[in-house]
Amino acid sequence: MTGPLKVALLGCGTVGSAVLRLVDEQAADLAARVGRAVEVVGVAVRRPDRHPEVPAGLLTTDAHGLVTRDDVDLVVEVIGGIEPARSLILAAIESGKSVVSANKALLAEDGVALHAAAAKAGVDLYYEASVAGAIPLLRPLRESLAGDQIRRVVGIVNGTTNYILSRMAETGAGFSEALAEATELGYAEADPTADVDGFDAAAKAAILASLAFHTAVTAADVHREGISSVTATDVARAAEIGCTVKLLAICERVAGRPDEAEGDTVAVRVHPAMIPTSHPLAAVGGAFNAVFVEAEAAGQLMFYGQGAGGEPTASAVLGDLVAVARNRVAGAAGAGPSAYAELPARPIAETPTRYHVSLDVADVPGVLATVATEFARHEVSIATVRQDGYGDAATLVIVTHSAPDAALSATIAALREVPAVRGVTSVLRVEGLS
Ligand SMILES: NC(=O)c1ccc[n+]([C@@H]2O[C@H](COP(=O)([O-])OP(=O)(O)OC[C@H]3O[C@@H](n4cnc5c(N)ncnc54)[C@H](O)[C@@H]3O)[C@@H](O)[C@H]2O)c1
Ligand SMILES: N[C@@H](CCO)C(=O)O
Ligand code: NA
Repeated sequence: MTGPLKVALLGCGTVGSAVLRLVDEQAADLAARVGRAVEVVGVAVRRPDRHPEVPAGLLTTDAHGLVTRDDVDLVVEVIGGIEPARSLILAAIESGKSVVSANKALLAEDGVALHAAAAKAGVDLYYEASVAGAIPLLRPLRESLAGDQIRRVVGIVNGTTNYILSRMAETGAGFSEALAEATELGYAEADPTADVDGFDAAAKAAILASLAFHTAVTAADVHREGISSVTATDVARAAEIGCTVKLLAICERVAGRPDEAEGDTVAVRVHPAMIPTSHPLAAVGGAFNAVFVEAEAAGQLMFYGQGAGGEPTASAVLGDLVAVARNRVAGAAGAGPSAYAELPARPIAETPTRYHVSLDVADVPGVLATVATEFARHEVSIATVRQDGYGDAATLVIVTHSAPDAALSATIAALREVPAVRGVTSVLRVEGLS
């Protein structure tokens, strides 16, 4: 065995501090698995006085100087955000270092340029921790399923929102109340925008879709809706039809119609949806993540586990670190992801979805026919209708068949104008119903 492979660690927060500790604790095993020792030789932080746990000789505020040091072989970026992470990763790649990152925001925004830089420099860029934390998901998509055709990837990829929705279902609480509890318990960050408004899940969806469909998909291609408008009524209505509400990331390959020139497209969306309680994703509670993959030959696969937290995320970072270190020992970089398919992004308006709609209506003759006419006028087929009458009012609960999302939203807008419809009390998309 020759000398150790030298690692620069960028950022020493929740994930970085766990990486540093695990590399130290598992030094002997890592050396045996890689074929050379792996040693952290520098840790870039903003405030060295805040890191008494890190040997002082390792700390530096000069991240750029650290990643371009001649003796550094591998760089782990766990700072997060776009800049300076992007410039640091590019500087590392251009000076011949392989990079491991947990940064979903950056990979979803600029993955193409980063991969191109890595390919040009002949180095690795791995980022298993960026999606669904500890759960092995990107490597299975990139390697194990490389011979199959993936049709669909559907998952719960944000723990914070899953915790909030789980609490709403368990306690009947509204969104604000459940968010306050999640913040108090440390699940939600002080600024929960990235989680609650779906930005975090959309970045992860873009990364998953890129790998699943061999196509460059960025966060801007993802239709994104968060959970702040999910109400206690939505959650109660879901329960009444045997469903639960989850924030889903859905990546689909939509077949082009044979009668049209259009070929296959990729539809990627993040939004709350009702799913049947019998669906495997319905059982994913609290801050856990789970992802369903449907492939032509493999059929259905499910990946489940801890999608966040220092140690679980560090496990994925260390897995990547071992992979890039092994490649370094072998003197070769691994193959990067391919984007040869170049499938166009399908707008949400043209993506087939199904809706659940609850309406308060006047219980007068003909109201059901009037409501049904609006669906028919927009070419939306109704799957089920339930009417509960009380006094001169009634509730209509409608679940549609699948139709272009624009037709469904136009139907809802039209229903709001129907005099007999006193209120549209709940509208959510539905997934996973047979
Ligand atoms: N925490 C999780 O559960 C989790 C899960 C999956 C992925 N991630 C990703 O891992 C990355 C890190 O997340 P985290 O939770 O550890 O964040 P964190 O905020 O706890 O840590 C980031 C650290 O980077 C430091 N930093 C910021 N700018 C810096 C700079 N210019 N130079 C050096 N250090 C700098 C900060 O001071 C902080 O200590 C992010 O990309 C995040 O999306 C986190
Ligand atoms: N904020 C993210 C962390 C993991 O990426 C979540 O709640 O899932
Ligand atoms: Na992962």
